[in-house]
Amino acid sequence: MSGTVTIGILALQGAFAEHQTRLQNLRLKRKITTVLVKTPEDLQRCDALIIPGGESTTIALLARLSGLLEPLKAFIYTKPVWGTCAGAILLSQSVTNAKKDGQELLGGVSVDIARNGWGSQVESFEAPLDVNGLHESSVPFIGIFIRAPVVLALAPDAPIQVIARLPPHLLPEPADDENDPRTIVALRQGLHLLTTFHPELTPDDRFHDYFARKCVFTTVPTV
Ligand SMILES: NC(=O)CC[C@H](N)C(=O)O
Repeated sequence: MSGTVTIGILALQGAFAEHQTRLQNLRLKRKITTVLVKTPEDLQRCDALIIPGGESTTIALLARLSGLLEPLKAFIYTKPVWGTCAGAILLSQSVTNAKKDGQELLGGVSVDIARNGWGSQVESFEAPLDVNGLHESSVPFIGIFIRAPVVLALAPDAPIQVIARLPPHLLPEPADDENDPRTIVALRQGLHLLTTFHPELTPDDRFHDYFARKCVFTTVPTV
């Protein structure tokens, strides 16, 4: 179909089916085709990609075994990619709290992120978020955080736009400073979007629409 973009969802492990459902709901208003990506050939068909939540070390291992690791790194270099939760870890430049055997990253976003940054006492929670740039932005988006990572630091001078934060009193070690990087739960850098929570688990398509509008349709030529 003319003007249609193909958004892939990395489908090795984790919540990929839920992302596909959200994107399929958007098809009435946006010209989107979805592909579940399991091989380098699947990836080649994509104009943009979502890396879902799940378990970041498992996803990286399966990506290596299926020959996707290097193609993914090359893809991220030039195309829009959105990482949610484990996907956000994989998109980060560096990770604190990696598993003992290390953590393979894809990079693309200039942040240091802590795996399981909420610790054991608050592993999962929900919080209403004000998201800059979302449609109907007066209606909070419910963020579902499941063993979520925490952004620890942004690289100085990286062109990062913060689009949602938690209030500092909700942090694992509560802070007063509302600019504390650990409050950041959604950000954009160039073509990339990173969310530490799971927008695909909420019956609200606005975050998927945001990715389509801000990262995909603005950058992918649709002829
Ligand atoms: N919900 C998630 O994606 C959790 C991420 C997981 N804690 C990891 O390290 O990969």
